[in-house]
Order: sequence, then C-alpha cells, then structure tokens
Amino acid sequence: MTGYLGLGSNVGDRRGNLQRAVDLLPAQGVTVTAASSTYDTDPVGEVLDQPSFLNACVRIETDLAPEALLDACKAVERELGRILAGEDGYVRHGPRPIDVDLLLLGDAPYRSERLTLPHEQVTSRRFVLVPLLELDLELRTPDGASLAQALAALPLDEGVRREGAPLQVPPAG
Ligand SMILES: Nc1ncnc2c1ncn2[C@@H]1O[C@H](COP(=O)(O)OP(=O)(O)OP(=O)(O)O)[C@@H](O)[C@H]1O
Ligand SMILES: Nc1nc2c(c(=O)[nH]1)N=C(CO)CN2
Repeated sequence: MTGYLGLGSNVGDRRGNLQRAVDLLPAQGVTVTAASSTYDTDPVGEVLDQPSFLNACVRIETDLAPEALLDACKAVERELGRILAGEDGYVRHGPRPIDVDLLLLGDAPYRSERLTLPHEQVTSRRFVLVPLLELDLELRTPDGASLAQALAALPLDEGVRREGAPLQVPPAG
C-alpha cells in the first residue's frame, strides 16, 4: 500500500536528523519510494517560541497495517532519539529532534484511539502540504478533496521556505 509520511526537526543537525529517520525506515518494513526537498518553516501551533523547523515528506510502500505503521514511525523516533542522546547529550523532555507523522495511507480513512488517517492536520498545515505536493500534485484525501486546492485555500503565509535538495531515498531493505 502507498502512504506518505511527514518529517520535522528543530534541534541540532536538522537535515541530518531527517535523513537518518528516512534511512531507518527500511529496517521497519517501510520502503521509501520518493523524498521531497527540505523546507525551513516557522513554528506553528501552541508553542511559537521555538527554533524554526526543517520539514520534508516521503512517499512509502508498505505491507504494514495502519497501527503497525504508526508503531514503525514511533520506533524510528525512539531509535533516532536514542542515537542522538548518545552523541549529543540530548535530554528527554527537550524539543524533539525528530517527528514522524503518518499523513496518508491507501484509499480508506482509518480511525482508532491511537491513529487518525488522513492525519487531522494534513489539509491545514502549509509545512505539510508544500513538501507533500512536491511528491504528487494530484494527491487527494480518501474523500476526494484535492490537497492542491487545500493549499490554495490557506491564508497567504511566507513561513515555508525551500531550504535544500531532496533527501536521499535509501535502498529498499
Ligand atoms: N496520523 C497520525 N500520525 C501520527 N500520530 C498520530 C496520527 N493520528 C493520531 N496520532 C497520535 O498522536 C499522538 C501524538 O503525536 P505526536 O507525538 O507526533 O504529537 P505532536 O507532534 O505533538 O502533534 P502533531 O500530531 O500535531 O504533530 C501519537 O502518539 C499518535 O497516537
Ligand atoms: N513549522 C512547523 N511547526 C510545527 C511542527 C513542524 O513540524 N513544523 N511540528 C509541531 C509538533 O508536531 C508543531 N509545530
């Protein structure tokens, strides 16, 4: 099944953190088939007083069921957090060096206590939509809503700046 993940980092070597998260996916049963450019983005949400984020999206192919894929994303977050804590002395409860969100998976919505698909914020966050549409301009939610139209409907905002080349797609594991 095809899916899309959103990646974000605002601590340390942000680009390195995103790339390492992508590189950890194949061992979790997640094949990465495309990766977007990286975007430097102003923080949105409840905590605005924090460093800017680097955001990107990847397209994946996986046989994992939705909750197992969420577990895989969490495992990558934990593994990277552990690696970085060893190297750079990051402590728990600080800003997280990596966030991996499950944005879209397959053609059907999914809802449980732990997981909502599509991701509830996928149509309202510019830092998600801009890299996501770079991968496929025709993307739609399972109910048929065009993500390009969702982006066009958002208020104008200069808080998303292309930062660098696409992340590298790791070999299938
Ligand atoms: N589509 C989804 N992708 C990732 N997590 C999800 C999704 N739907 C529900 N969740 C739940 O949201 C919980 C909190 O996610 P997370 O720790 O990434 O929060 P956050 O980064 O603070 O907020 P946000 O969800 O706005 O990025 C997860 O533990 C997970 O159970
Ligand atoms: N620009 C931007 N803002 C955020 C982000 C993020 O990835 N990018 N992630 C958050 C917590 O998940 C909260 N705010």
